[in-house]
Amino acid sequence: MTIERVAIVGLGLIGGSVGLAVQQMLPGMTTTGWDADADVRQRAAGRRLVGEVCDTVAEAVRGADLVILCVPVGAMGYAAEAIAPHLEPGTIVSDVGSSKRSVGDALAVALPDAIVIPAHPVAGTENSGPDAGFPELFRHRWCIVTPGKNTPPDAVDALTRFWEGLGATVEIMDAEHHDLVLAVTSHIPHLIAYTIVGTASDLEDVTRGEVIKYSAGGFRDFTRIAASNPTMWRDVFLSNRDAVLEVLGRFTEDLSRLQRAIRNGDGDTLFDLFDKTRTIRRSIIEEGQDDARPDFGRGDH
Ligand SMILES: NC(=O)c1ccc[n+]([C@@H]2O[C@H](COP(=O)([O-])OP(=O)(O)OC[C@H]3O[C@@H](n4cnc5c(N)ncnc54)[C@H](O)[C@@H]3O)[C@@H](O)[C@H]2O)c1
Ligand SMILES: O=C(O)C(=O)C[C@]1(C(=O)O)C=C[C@@H](O)C=C1
Repeated sequence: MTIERVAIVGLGLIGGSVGLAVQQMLPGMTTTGWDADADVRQRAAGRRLVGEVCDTVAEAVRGADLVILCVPVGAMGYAAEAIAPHLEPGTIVSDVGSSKRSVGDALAVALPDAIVIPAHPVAGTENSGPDAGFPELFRHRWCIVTPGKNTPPDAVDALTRFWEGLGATVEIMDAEHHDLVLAVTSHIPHLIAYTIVGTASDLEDVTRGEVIKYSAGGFRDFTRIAASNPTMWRDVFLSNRDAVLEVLGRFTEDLSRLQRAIRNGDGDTLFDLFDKTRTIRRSIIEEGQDDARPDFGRGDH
């Protein structure tokens, strides 16, 4: 199975980055694209995010071997319904959504005749929109692919080669496992960042601007994450509800334990945890796995 024509639906950070990366790294492929927002289409054409920005979704996906849906998770089902009547038989339809089980279900319902292979490039920034994308985004990053049990292996191979061509390392995973892992490594950290920045902002009345003025190091890092796209993250939490609630339950129990230790002056509990987490961080760096990038610290980046 060979992919020669790629259609991208949704031309924001991730769709735009895919378009730029394909044009730069897989120049034999043609790229078309469409976005529901006319201003985004205009800007995408100006930045040449894809070879051709089309006026309709039908034009964009006509004749495509691979369609990638790069819209917020909550819009995946609508985007899939919009492309369904215009696909050739045997077209691979994939996506880049940050949660996988609910997206996979929505795509399977809307696209019974397509080869649906959900995927998630674990790469991004706090920025969004058609000006945010760049072609190197996926280099030395993981792309997790979550095919169903009956997905044709040659289609999975073709999608794997596609993401490898953009510089990513592909990992095949069950969708439910993906959602639990990403709840721990991405979704809950974002929730914590949104919470602490919100709490600090509420405390501004008490501290009269000092929280922002003296914010350095730790808090500044939280504000970058908390500047992430509100639509995207609203949809992530609603779509990955079960896994997020499960991990959040564990997290709040652990937080309560620390709260109790502070109240009781129990320094040993605090020290033991901080010592353990420091060891974890050091072992990550020693393995050359800083930033969770495959091959990070060992290759050309
Ligand atoms: N931002 C990240 O860090 C990141 C990383 C990996 C995966 N993702 C996933 O990628 C997807 C896109 O995120 P993004 O950061 O590129 O968002 P973005 O806001 O930059 O772009 C999304 C685009 O989709 C368009 N859109 C919305 N509904 C549409 C529809 N029904 N049909 C066509 N276009 C539609 C919007 O107009 C917008 O231009 C999300 O599912 C997100 O979970 C994001
Ligand atoms: O680096 C960032 O800004 C990100 O938040 C990227 C990040 C992540 O949590 O790692 C965010 C959401 C995605 O689905 C994948 C990647």
